[in-house]
Amino acid sequence: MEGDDNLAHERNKAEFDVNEMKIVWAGSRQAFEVSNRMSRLVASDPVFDKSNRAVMTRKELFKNTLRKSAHAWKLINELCLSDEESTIFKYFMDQPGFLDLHWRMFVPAIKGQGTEEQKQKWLPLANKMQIIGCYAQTELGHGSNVQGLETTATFNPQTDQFILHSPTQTSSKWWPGGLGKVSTHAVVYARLITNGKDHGVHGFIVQLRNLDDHSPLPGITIGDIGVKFGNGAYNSMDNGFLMFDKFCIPRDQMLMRLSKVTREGKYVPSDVPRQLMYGTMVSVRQTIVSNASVAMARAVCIATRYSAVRRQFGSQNGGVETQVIDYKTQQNRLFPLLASAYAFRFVGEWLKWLYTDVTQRLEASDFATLPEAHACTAGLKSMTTSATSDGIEECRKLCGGHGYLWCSGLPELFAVYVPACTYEGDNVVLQLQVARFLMKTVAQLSSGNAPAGTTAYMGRAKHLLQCRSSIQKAEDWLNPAMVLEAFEARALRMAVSCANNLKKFENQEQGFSELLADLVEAGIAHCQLIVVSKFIAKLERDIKGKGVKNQLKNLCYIYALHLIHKHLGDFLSTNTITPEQASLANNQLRSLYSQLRPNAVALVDAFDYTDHYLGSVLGRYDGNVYPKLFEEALKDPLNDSVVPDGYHEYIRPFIKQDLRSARL
Ligand SMILES: CCCCCCCCCCCCCCCCCC(=O)SCCNC(=O)CCNC(=O)[C@H](O)C(C)(C)COP(=O)(O)OP(=O)(O)OC[C@H]1O[C@@H](n2cnc3c(N)ncnc32)[C@H](O)[C@@H]1OP(=O)(O)O
Ligand SMILES: Cc1cc2nc3c(=O)[nH]c(=O)nc-3n(C[C@H](O)[C@H](O)[C@H](O)COP(=O)(O)OP(=O)(O)OC[C@H]3O[C@@H](n4cnc5c(N)ncnc54)[C@H](O)[C@@H]3O)c2cc1C
Repeated sequence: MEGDDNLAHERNKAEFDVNEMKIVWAGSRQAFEVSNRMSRLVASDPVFDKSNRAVMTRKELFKNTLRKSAHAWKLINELCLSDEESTIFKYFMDQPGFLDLHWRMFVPAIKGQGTEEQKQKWLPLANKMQIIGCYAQTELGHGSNVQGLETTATFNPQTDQFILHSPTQTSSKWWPGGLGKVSTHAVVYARLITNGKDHGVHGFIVQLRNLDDHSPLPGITIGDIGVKFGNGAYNSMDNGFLMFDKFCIPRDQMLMRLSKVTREGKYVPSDVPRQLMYGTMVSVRQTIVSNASVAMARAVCIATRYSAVRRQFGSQNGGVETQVIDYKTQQNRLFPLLASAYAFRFVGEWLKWLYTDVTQRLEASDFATLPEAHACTAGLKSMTTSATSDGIEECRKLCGGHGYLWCSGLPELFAVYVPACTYEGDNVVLQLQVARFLMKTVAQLSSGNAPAGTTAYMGRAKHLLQCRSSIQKAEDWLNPAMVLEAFEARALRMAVSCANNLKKFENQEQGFSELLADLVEAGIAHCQLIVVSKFIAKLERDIKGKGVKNQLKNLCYIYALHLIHKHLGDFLSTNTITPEQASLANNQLRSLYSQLRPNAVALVDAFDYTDHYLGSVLGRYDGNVYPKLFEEALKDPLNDSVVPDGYHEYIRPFIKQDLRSARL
């Protein structure tokens, strides 16, 4: 059977309405329509071709990224794309570059931390891209520890300016994307010093380059930090370094929505939580969760289609071999990833709602839900990006040898994606923020304050600490209340166990340090509970389309039950479930795999990815893998000549003179 026949056959087997599922995936009919239109707009434009990224030099790749960005900006203006459309358009360009940092961090930092006057001055320039900005926070010596940053901004009352200075080599800004070669401006984080007093880290708008010839302004040393992981991949981004040598900026370029410095140099601290300064990071972490679902879906789409095309073993009487997707081992590795893509999609939707809600509350000076918003964005960013990085690599292995080819799309996707575990906060550091939040919540349980939001389940501690799961047969694992209770009991018991162990230390901080590894596990258990509970909540909504809800149910329980299998140690050691109940969960999981099997290809079609966006020979919509693998191979520059460069110098001398005319 040819690849295209394989996939056509698979599509015919689907038991649900794929078009309706596309709308569920996109979030709404309107969102689907925008995403569909933008992805095709990008795919049809030759400027956005991605096929030769692996063989470009760094300079070619960088220049081509500039070209794509300029072209995208031109189209966005010519076609009068809305903010929503242009964001999605840039996403489908699939090209890391300075635009990401300008729109995702520089503009939001000014919006979130600037005064009205600052917004009026800077946003029109930034919105028209008459200035290009980046987010310069991390330094060579400090990234995770934001309070440990060393760059100083010392107020000089004589000139009404701040003097920005990098006192040590480790204080050099190091990593900001878009900084190395493109940005004209940056939001720079530095220690504010007035009247000899250090007031901690604050944000400043700083011009870096001359707007006429792009040269760095006097007092500024700037450059690119060098080649990063993977061919092509994130090397299109000019992550940069930056040093200040007593560089002066006007006082009104300190972002002063929160705290202020007066003309006399008096520091007026913020009357709202200082953590609002971290708002840009919270906003980006929230979008990273939605991006995790997209990246996971992309890898899973490639691996699923290829697994349906690829055949190995099992031929009877010279007939066709078995599609590798029919092996239970393949299903056991692939289907939980497919379920994770959907799970992250729905938790991403919910997190967007939470973020919008907290933003509205903050505007009304209600800070009550800020700790939860921080814990959820940090924890879910950490949990979903770690799972997605691992998932992309698993998808590569699921595609066997061909998955290792660049044209499978998976190596580049992995190389571009994997720093998501580090940027916007190292995943372990972020999970420890969740753990801190959980420890505080547990400590307050006895005070009578009922926990709210995602920790509301902790209010039922009495029950959850003692209950025994009532699962008796495999089908009980499809009961939402029973599944939720298992996840809640496990999460609570792990958090309470950490809290009890902490009490054994006289010094809480020392205890926290000793228990870091357990605390991270407790944070992950809490985040997994959030994802499972939001998926279950999604099922309770009105979902249209023949068979769509049924597919989502299968995916939801595959997601939950595979987590139980993967973290069985937690569930057993906390006595949440018994070994027998674990075994029933496995039986149910196998049955769900069988139910999902005929729908697998249609479920990845529902992502509505173009071949351009997938960038994968193995994941092509038509399944025409083998001829296209050949085509790709023949395009490689090494195949430009039959005899390679270097033959005469380095290969021919190996071969003995008297053998050269022989044919052995
Ligand atoms: C194939 C091609 C594909 C192409 C695709 C193209 C797409 C490409 C996509 C790429 C685009 C993405 C670009 C991303 C760029 C990355 C940019 C960065 O990394 S930028 C750099 C990112 N850098 C990082 O992320 C640095 C990570 N580090 C940090 O965020 C902080 O240092 C910290 C949180 C770890 C500690 O902070 P510290 O101040 O020491 O705090 P303490 O621990 O002492 O806790 C004190 C209190 O504060 C509370 N609180 C804390 N945070 C928040 C918050 N946000 N809010 C509210 N509250 C918060 C905390 O709960 C506690 O409360 P309580 O208990 O007192 O009640
Ligand atoms: C591709 C990419 C793009 C980036 N873009 C930007 C940008 O645009 N702007 C910007 O300002 N920054 C940017 N960064 C920097 C990024 O935000 C930091 O690298 C990140 O916050 C991690 O900090 P770090 O490098 O200091 O890691 P470190 O903190 O040095 O981490 C090293 C190790 O120590 C562990 N560790 C650290 N602290 C603790 C702790 N308290 N407890 C337990 N373990 C700990 C970590 O888990 C990790 O394993 C980017 C980074 C990358 C890779």
